Amino acid sequence: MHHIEMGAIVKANDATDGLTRLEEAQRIVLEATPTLGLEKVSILDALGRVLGEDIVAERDNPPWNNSAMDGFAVRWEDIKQEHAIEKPVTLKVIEDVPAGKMPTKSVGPGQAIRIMTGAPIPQGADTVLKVEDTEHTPDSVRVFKPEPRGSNIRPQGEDVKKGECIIAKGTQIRPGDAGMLAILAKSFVFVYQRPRVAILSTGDELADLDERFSEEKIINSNSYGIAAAVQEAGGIPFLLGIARDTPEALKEKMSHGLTADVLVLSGGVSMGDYDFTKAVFRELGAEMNFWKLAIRPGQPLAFGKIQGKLAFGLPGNPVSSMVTFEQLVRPAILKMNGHRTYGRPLVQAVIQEKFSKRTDRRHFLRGVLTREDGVFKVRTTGAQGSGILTSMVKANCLIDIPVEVERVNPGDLVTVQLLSGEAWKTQAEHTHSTGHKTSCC
Ligand SMILES: Nc1nc2c(c(=O)[nH]1)N[C@H]1C(S)=C(S)[C@@H](COP(=O)(O)OP(=O)(O)OC[C@H]3O[C@@H](n4cnc5c(N)ncnc54)[C@H](O)[C@@H]3O)O[C@H]1N2
Ligand code: MOO
Repeated sequence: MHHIEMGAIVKANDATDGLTRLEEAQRIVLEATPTLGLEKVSILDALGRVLGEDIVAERDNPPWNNSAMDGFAVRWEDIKQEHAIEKPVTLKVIEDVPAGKMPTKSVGPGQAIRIMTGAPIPQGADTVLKVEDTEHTPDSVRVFKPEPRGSNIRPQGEDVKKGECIIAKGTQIRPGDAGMLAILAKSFVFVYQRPRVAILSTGDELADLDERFSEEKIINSNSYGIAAAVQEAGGIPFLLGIARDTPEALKEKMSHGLTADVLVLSGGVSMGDYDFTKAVFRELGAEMNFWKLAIRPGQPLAFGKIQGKLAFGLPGNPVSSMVTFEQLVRPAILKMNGHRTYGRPLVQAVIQEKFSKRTDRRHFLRGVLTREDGVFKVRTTGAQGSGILTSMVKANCLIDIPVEVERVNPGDLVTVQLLSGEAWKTQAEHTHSTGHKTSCC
């Protein structure tokens, strides 16, 4: 296993002449992207959202010393016998404190209070004995096992101390945080607003799912793939349908889309006779960046701010639209909804096959990452054409092959961007569960 050997296979000159590097495009997009304001939501609605305030504890948790075991609260002085089996101590049981009740008595010399897990420790007691280490009647308890002083007591504030910042602004709320918000009696919290993202597909060849469509039409799938990706990134998608290939139709639909925070178009950004995206962006007053990006798939891409809103013109090829969304739109949505980091988790993995390319573009291969004997391994999903959407269906990661790299060989270490949070499977499990290479449907 070794890192991709750069020396032998990297060309001396930057071969991306005329092409914009993805890193530069990402910088421009993120600089133009605002973080949205705050809104107040209930605990469960906060799940997955980014916290817009520091959560400071207004009381200790636990609020009082309490028992970690079902048993007897005692004074340690009373039970520190020399030989517990031969000389067990007998204490008088003066009260029974179930969870949810406060003790009313204090434990004096020779006394014990029966106590349940979570119940407050009575005055006078400093140690709890587990019920199974005793013999007991309703009125008395015989102690056969000495315990160190303080055993089985959970001290007040061991979890949370009043005045401490417990969950910091900028945290994405997970289930543990939701539980903590409840402990701290925060029924409602401030989170960052989610951007509304208008999605528009362009092209006379397209028909929507609910239309009758003839043989020359293809189904508008990009709107759904992009809408799902928006949702996954924490945005709120709404579909504007299809704009026909005229500047007027495009302009009208785009104007409607500008009521949202972000407008994402797909198609019509390349060199075709009916590719009007660029012109209409300009007409609507966009401060425009039209890029030929140094990536594959996803070379042609328009980005601009129109009337203060972010507008992206993604390439129409289905895989290209998804990959460019991943690299440029997703980070913008994450920034808008309050995230502080915008990338997918990265893993270094050993590639299982060879791949070669020119050194003018960074490639994002759709990959399957598995874990064998503690080592991450990755292979491509197969054919990588930008119209082959099954490459996204099969993928759980994108294999990132840098611009400068001309060739990777089996055994090389590559960086992959994780698309799925699923537990890692072995190759055999993956093949079995996805049906790839087996008969499925
Ligand atoms: N002369 C050139 N032609 C092309 C170039 C180029 O540089 N010079 N670039 C190629 C590359 S790379 C890409 S990517 C595409 C991008 O083109 P457009 O953004 O203009 O996309 P369209 O031409 O409208 O469509 C391309 C392809 O994708 C299908 N498509 C489009 N929209 C959808 C949708 N909503 N759902 C499903 N499929 C969609 C469309 O039918 C085409 O097959 O341009 C190359 N050409
Ligand atoms: O950039 Mo296109 O996306 O190569 O097919």
